Amino acid sequence: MSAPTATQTPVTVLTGYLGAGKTTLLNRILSEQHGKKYAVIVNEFGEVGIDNDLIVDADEEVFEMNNGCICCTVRGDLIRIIEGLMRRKDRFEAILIETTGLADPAPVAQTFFVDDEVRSKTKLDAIVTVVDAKHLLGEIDQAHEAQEQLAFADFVVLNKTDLVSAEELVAVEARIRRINPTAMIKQSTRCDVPLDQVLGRGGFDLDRVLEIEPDFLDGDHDHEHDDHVTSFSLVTDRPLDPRKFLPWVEMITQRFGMDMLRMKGILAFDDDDDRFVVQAVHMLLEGGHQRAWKKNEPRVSRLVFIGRNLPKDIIEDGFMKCRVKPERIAALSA
Ligand SMILES: Nc1nc2c(ncn2[C@@H]2O[C@H](COP(=O)(O)OP(=O)(O)OP(=O)(O)O)[C@@H](O)[C@H]2O)c(=O)[nH]1
Repeated sequence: MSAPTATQTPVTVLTGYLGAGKTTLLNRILSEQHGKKYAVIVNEFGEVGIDNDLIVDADEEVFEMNNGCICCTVRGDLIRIIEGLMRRKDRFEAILIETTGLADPAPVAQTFFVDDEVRSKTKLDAIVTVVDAKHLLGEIDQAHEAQEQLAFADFVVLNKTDLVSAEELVAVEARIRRINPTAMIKQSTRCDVPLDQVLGRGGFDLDRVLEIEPDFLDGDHDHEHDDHVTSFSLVTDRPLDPRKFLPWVEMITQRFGMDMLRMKGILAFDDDDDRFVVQAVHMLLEGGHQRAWKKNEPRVSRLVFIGRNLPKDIIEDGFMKCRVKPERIAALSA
């Protein structure tokens, strides 16, 4: 463990299973007045990018990596983005990487050690893993990625404590400790952790990682994904009727919630100048207006689903039925 040298830019990797609160933490970091400028790299699962739109409008530059999972494209895109960033490093002081909920953090961390150019210019500061206190115990045995994310954590944000009892919290914390005996664990609601404890920790401990994974530095890192988890997206440029959409989204969240690991979307409602955001983690659904549509922004509705055995045809059919009738659009534009 050592501090970055003057020429090395610190990098914090934010990880955690689907819907745990990574974007919530990222937004907190970007919104807080800490006087630091960050370059942000986000990677998401699914072909229609949503995360970038859920990140607060900060001055920070956000680089999206949507064409695959960060842990699989580690040799390619991530290295290229970081090398590109390093050529203009007068613009920021630190880098934040938000991985997908399905990423294994090991190959991401490995990039900062095995690529010479990246290694000389950056310094992995910490792997910060956000945990959903409500869903972790139900998921962890099936989700290999969630175990890896905890095993590699330097700092665990045990989030969503508002959704569980004190006893459940003790059980979740005990489970985390079984996987990772040394990481600092901080409980939180909406990731309200002291950011000075999360950032600039100088906490990434290569020796500890080599104990878990002795071949960590040996080139290609084998990792597995849960092949049963798939994603699909629904897109329409016809406005949605909120009186149809809202009951429908509640219905599918209840009906398919067990298998629905994550759903998120940005919607254009008929006769509404504000964007509407919906998000679900299993059966817990949240929605609300976000901000006004910008002047030349296409009013397109996008929904992304990530889950096991989700019936795309049924969901797509229901979604399309929530659109306003074409006659109504013709009447509006007449
Ligand atoms: N009740 C409750 N909800 C929370 C808390 N933190 C985040 N959420 C909600 O949980 C959902 C997921 O939060 P995100 O921050 O988007 O999670 P994420 O890990 O970035 O999600 P993915 O990138 O899709 O894996 C959102 O609807 C949040 O509003 C919390 O402490 N309590």
